[in-house]
Formats: sequence, C-alpha cells, structure tokens
Amino acid sequence: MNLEEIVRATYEEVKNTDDKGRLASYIPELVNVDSESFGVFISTIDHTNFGIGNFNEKFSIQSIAKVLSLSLAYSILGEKIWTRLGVEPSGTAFNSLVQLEADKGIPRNPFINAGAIVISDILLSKLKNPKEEFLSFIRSISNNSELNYSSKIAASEKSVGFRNVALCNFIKSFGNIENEPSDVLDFYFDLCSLEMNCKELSELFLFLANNGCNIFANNSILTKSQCKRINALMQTCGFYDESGEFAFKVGLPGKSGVGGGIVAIHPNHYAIAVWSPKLNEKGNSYKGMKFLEEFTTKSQLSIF
Ligand SMILES: NC(=O)CC[C@H](N)C(=O)O
Repeated sequence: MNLEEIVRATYEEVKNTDDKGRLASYIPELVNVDSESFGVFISTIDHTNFGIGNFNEKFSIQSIAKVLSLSLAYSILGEKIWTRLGVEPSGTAFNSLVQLEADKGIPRNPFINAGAIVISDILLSKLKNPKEEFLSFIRSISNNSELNYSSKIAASEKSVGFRNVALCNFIKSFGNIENEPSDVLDFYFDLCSLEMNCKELSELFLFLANNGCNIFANNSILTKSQCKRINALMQTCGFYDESGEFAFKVGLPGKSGVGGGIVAIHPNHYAIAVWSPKLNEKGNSYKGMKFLEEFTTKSQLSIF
C-alpha cells in the first residue's frame, strides 16, 4: 500500500471506533464545534500531499502553537533560552502548578503552560510588535497568508483563564517573568487561539521534518541542531503526562492541543495533522491518538 492508501484505510477503520473522549469545556468557546469532526492531512518532504475527512475545516490549535512560539524564541535567543526553562518531561498535567515552587519558577519544559508562558514573556521582551511579528513568522514558514488568530477564542479563554493567571504571577514572583503578567497572558491567549485546518497545520510543521528548513522558500528557520532539539522535546514532552504513552504507541515527535488537534513529524519524511475534538482524560484527542497509533503500525513509519 502507498501512503495515501494507508491513510485512507486507517481513517476508515478509526472513524467507526467508539469515541470515548469528551470535548474540552473549560474554555467555553471550544464547545462550539461538531464533536464528530475527524480530519487528517499528510505532507511529505517530496511533495506527496493527501487529506481525508474534515481536513479542510479550521479548528483551534491551542497548545500546538507552543512549538511555534518556542521555534521563534529559540531562533532569536539561541542556547541562552535554557536558562529560563528546562527540557525535562514534567509527568504532570499541562496546567499543573505543583513543581514550580520547588523548581523556583523555572518551568520543566516549554510545552506545559508554565513553560509556554515564559516563552511568551521572552517574545514580548524581544519583539516590538509580538502579535503581528509572530503571525508573520508562521505565515512565512508555510507561505500561507490565511493563518490568523481568533479573537473570540482568545477572549473566551481569557474570561476563564484563572489558572494561567496564577501560573504567570507565581513565576513572576521568582523573577522569571519580565513583563506585566496581563500583557504576557494576553499574548499567550492569542497564540493559543490560532486557527487552521489539518492541511495548513501539516504544511506549517513540515520545516521540523526538514531539518529546520522552510520547504516553501528554501530558507533556514532553525539550525539543524535546534530542529533536532525541538523534535526531541516534542517526543518527550509533547503530550504532557501521556508523552511516554504516545512514544510507546505512535513513535513520533508530536504535539497536541485541547482543540483536538495533533501534529506529528517523521524527520526527513513527513508531517501529519489529525483533528478530532473529543479528548481523553489527559487532554489529548482520543481518535487522533488512535489514528496515529494505527497509522505508524500499518505504515511501519515510526522513528523507532
Ligand atoms: N493543552 C492545551 O491545549 C492547553 C492550552 C490552553 N490555551 C490553556 O492554556 O489551558
């Protein structure tokens, strides 16, 4: 079977499995989706592209944006960035506060909320117009001027974002936030509100499958070493306290979001995006995880 046939067969199989997940409801606006949506898109380095199901519908990428904000901050700051946060899996939920006190305000990694809030603070300090410049950055990576934030989703999250407010203030009390917490959080909520479809998401992440090089414009976004490290972080921390399970079952670096999206990378080969909004108890797409597990099993295309 070729790649397209494997994606199609896996999709048909997983589509009919009983979805035990539930919609994320802690952000009110996220409930306004068709919970049965299910889409997949794969983009390869050698320009094979294929989508199935609701791959053309935009959804909220939420925490998947943390990989993109890290990429921009890392490209600006280089290795100095690791004085502000760590590179170890936390083994805790994405929004957990528990380790921060013992760790003196240094988040374990950039993909838990605490770490992504520190990355937002870094971008706020380094960029003149962070919101616009970040958008230009992701638009240029995928040569797609359609990408945008959703002010509705950002406002919805802000109205209930008490835990993130707590995280940001707590980190600031240790001196690891330079800017006003409300500014940092507004930017963080904007990042999480980015909307795109599976096709756009897989194209956007293709640079991480291509050694940090933009496949559309052939320019370098990250060095090879930085790209390797971001993929390593996705592998070890991309699914919070389910990262081990994702490595075990799927075997690819990847990142999930509470909007039900998952993107995964096979270095030097492909990026694949899956969207199905109902989440398992760890906050990762139930069917998305199932699809990728079946896909790498059938295709034997995992990194292990
Ligand atoms: N895991 C996620 O996608 C969480 C992102 C969400 N914006 C939050 O901060 O809670």
